Parts: sequence; C-alpha cells; structure tokens
Amino acid sequence: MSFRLQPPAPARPNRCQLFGPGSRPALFAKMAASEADVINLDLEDSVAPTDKAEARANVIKAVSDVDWGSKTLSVRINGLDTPWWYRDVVDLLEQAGDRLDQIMIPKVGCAADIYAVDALVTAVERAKGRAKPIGFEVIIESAAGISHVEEIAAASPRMQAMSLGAADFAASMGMATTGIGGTQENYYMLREGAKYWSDPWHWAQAAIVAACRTHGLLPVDGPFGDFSDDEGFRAQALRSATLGMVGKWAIHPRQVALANEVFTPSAAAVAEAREILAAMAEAKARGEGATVYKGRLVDIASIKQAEGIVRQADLLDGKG
Ligand SMILES: CC(=O)SCCNC(=O)CCNC(=O)[C@H](O)C(C)(C)COP(=O)(O)OP(=O)(O)OC[C@H]1O[C@@H](n2cnc3c(N)ncnc32)[C@H](O)[C@@H]1OP(=O)(O)O
Ligand SMILES: O=CC(=O)O
Ligand SMILES: [Mg+2]
Repeated sequence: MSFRLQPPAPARPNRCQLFGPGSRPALFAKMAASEADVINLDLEDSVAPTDKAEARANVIKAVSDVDWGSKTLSVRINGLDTPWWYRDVVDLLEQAGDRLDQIMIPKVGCAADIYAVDALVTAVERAKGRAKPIGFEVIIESAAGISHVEEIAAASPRMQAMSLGAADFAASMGMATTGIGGTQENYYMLREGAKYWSDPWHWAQAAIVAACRTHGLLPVDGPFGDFSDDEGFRAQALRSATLGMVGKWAIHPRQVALANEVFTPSAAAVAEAREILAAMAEAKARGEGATVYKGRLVDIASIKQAEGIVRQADLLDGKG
C-alpha cells in the first residue's frame, strides 16, 4: 500500500438508485415504497423546460411530506450550463427539510464545477443554520468529465458517489449510438467470421472506479434505457459489479429487483469468503502468508477481497 492509505467509501447500501421526474409527483409514493436503497428525484433531463419551476416545488414539498424510510434521498439539480441550477440549490437548501441527504450534480466537467456548487451550498447552509451537511453525488457523462475524473472525485469533502451517465456520455463523445448503456451492435471484434462483442463502457467505468476508490467514494453504474430487456440489464450490472461498482440506476421500477440481486453478494459468495478467511487464519497460525483453498492460491490479498464481500453482506444484513 502507498503511504497514502485508500479511504473507505461511505458505509451505506447503494445497490439501486431509482429515478423519477420531479414533474410526476404521483410517482413519489411509489418510489418511496420501492426496494431501492437510494431515491433520485429529478429536476434535470426528465423534466421539460416549461415544467422546471413546478417540478422544483413538487420535490421540495415531497422531501418532507413523503415517508422515505431509511433510504438515501437525493435530488438531481440542473447542470451548471443552465439558468436553473442556482435556483434549484438555493430553494432546496432554503426550503426543503432536513430529510434531504444529497444533491446530484449532472454533467460535471472539472473540479471547479463542484467548488462552485459547494460554495453556494455552504453559504445557504450557514445562513439557514442547517444542521445536516448536504452530500454531493455527481454524474460523469461528458468528455471533459471523464478527462478530469480524478480531480472531480477529490473536489470536496461533501463528495459521496459518482455515476457513469451512459446517455449523455455517448452524446458528448460522439459515439455512434442512440442506445443508453449495454451491448452496442457495432462494437465487435471479428475472428474467423465470428463476432465477439466488446464493452464500450468499460474504460470509462474503470476510470470512475479508480477515481472513486482513490478518494473514498461509491462508484455507481448509471441508466440502462431498455427497461423491457431484463437480461441486458443483468449482464450490464454484472460487468459493473465485477469491475468494482457498488450499484446501478433504475429508470423503471422493474429494474430495482434486478439491481438489488446483482449487487447483493450471494449466499454462496459470502460462504466462500468466510471459508477463505478461516483458511487464512489457519495459515497465519502456522506462520504462513499463503495457502491452498479448493486447489488455488489464497494469500494476504485474498483476505482483503474476502473481507470486502463479508463487509458488504453485513452492511446489507436484513435488507434482503
Ligand atoms: C438518461 C437519464 O438521465 S435517466 C434519469 C432520468 N430519467 C428518469 O427519471 C425517468 C424515470 N422513469 C420514468 O419516467 C418512467 O418510468 C417512464 C417514462 C420510463 C415510463 O413510465 P410509464 O409509462 O408510466 O411506465 P409504466 O406504465 O410501465 O409503469 C408501470 C408502473 O410503474 C410506475 N412507475 C413508472 N415509473 C416509475 C418510477 N420511476 N418510479 C416508481 N414507479 C414508477 C407507474 O406509475 C406504474 O404504476 P401502476 O402500476 O401503479 O400504474
Ligand atoms: O444522466 C444520465 C445519462 O445517462 O445521461
Ligand atoms: Mg445525463
């Protein structure tokens, strides 16, 4: 390990973030009743420009009026290139109750974007005497965002989580697709006449995971647009989990159970992790740093891998 230790990410469930437009208040109670760990009430791209003010008022009311249980409650504000974002921040911080946990900042391009929002949030918090500091989560969804991902992760102590936004990311990068996440038909390798599909999101996801792990944030996979394709969602989520992401967005309620399933360590994975820890404890008692478990090497690094799985299982204990 480097002299600089890797800080832990916030210890809270973040398997699924369920989104809903702030302009559809009829959805709010359904969102609150869902099994999602995080709720994202949206003021940004799912809300038409003519509905921005009404959506903001709906969301401010719902923060206090709806029983959100133990979920993390987040509101996605408008981007810093719009005329709406400052009013989103000021009205939320001045008028929404203390139940609000986070604001999500979309389309961040550099650390200064976070600095600007932090300065405004801090001023309103002080002026209003808000006791609970608001956390930040951001979306990496532009060429600038992915180019500056590490400085963005380090930009504020308010930072909690970072998501990949596949739709805007594809648009910003000029990717030849209108799909939101998942397998892309034309992104394949050809060998002896057979196609092998590759993953165009992989490098951006890996960069986000590295930035998040360096600075103690939760790395999250964003939307999968085709909500009729359960297997496509599952495949995308499994790849994200394998890379180190802790959860995924749901843009429709049917995606919530899929995300929870993928990002909850299975009973078999937890049992195996505990067996590895036991095998390593025995090895340590013999004065050994490495041993054989089920015919394969396990060593001190395996302890950290296994502890991560057990820690996640303990965190989710009782959440199904
Ligand atoms: C690229 C990005 O930025 S993604 C993030 C921003 N986008 C969003 O927030 C979009 C979120 N999703 C939605 O707005 C909607 O789910 C849509 C537009 C995709 C589909 O809406 P609908 O046509 O109403 O969906 P559908 O008819 O299948 O809904 C089935 C049920 O789930 C409910 N439902 C739909 N969306 C949601 C939601 N996001 N949260 C909770 N419940 C929902 C419906 O009210 C309906 O309930 P009912 O059975 O009691 O009548
Ligand atoms: O905001 C999300 C996206 O995919 O764009
Ligand atoms: Mg977006």
